Amino acid sequence: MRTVDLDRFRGITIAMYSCYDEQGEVSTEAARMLARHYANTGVSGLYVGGSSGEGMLQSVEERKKMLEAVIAEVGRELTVIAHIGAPSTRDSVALAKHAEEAGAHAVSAVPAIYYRLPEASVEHHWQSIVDSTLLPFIIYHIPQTTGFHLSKALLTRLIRQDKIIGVKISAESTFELQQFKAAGGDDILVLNGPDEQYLAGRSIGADGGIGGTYGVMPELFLEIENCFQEGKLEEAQKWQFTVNELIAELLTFPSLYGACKAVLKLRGLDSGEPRLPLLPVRETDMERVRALNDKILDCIARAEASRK
Ligand SMILES: CC(=O)N[C@@H]([C@@H](O)[C@H](O)[C@H](O)CO)[C@@H](O)CC(=O)C(=O)O
Repeated sequence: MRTVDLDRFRGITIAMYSCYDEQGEVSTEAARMLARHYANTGVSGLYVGGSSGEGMLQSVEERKKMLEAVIAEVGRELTVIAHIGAPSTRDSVALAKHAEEAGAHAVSAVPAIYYRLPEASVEHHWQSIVDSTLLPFIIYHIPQTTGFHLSKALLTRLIRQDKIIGVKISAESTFELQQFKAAGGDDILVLNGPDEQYLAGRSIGADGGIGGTYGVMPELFLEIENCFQEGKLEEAQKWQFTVNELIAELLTFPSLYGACKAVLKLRGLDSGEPRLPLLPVRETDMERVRALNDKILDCIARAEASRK
């Protein structure tokens, strides 16, 4: 039995985009504004500094600044998970300690990236992070970007520790998700990563989800979750299909985060452009972004109307 309350990590957690000013510097004002907007949508939490949050493209100081702004704005209302994974164990540990001081509710990390590491290195890396704070730790499994494949044996070993409460699985195999859940049962959290498979993930054992496209349509993911909880599986599937059409369109732009940020900007939520090498939306694509934003807003309005 865990001493950590797992319930606060269930539900819909937005993998939040980082916020920059016109010069491309981290903007704490914009970060607070966006975090406030999300707090008003009814989501459970925010995942700061992950893939959507461009943590890997920022300095340690910038990552600290972004996290502090989010916690200052919504740390009492939402669950804030700090992604503190960095290429080196040293930076990851420094960020984890900072996250604890800043008031994050948990830390999470990918394996150390760039070098092709044996399992023993990754285990040591994660263990060093876990030992550096009292915070719960969520493994971030995203083999398509890190090249590291988390084995069931390593997961099983790690989750024996009280502080290691679960895994965020961005791998696309729902079988793997189910196998991880089977390894840990009710005692761990398995959080769905691929937004296109939110319902599939939930149906096969995920306890909730953390996703990047939630940031432009949290209301639709909340609707899928509500329908799922109410046992209205056909409705849930209908909303998942709707969401998937929107994701498919978002993925046609030079960068997903550039497209998401451009959509938010049209709604008055300016978080700046993504950091290079992630490309912003081209001027010539803005007409398509406007049409897509209208479509998303229309779907959100329909989802809200269906609740009345
Ligand atoms: C590979 C990848 O980036 N996956 C994303 C998804 O949210 C993804 O953007 C979405 O499913 C669209 O493909 C998340 O799992 C990543 C995430 O939560 C994060 O930003 O840390």
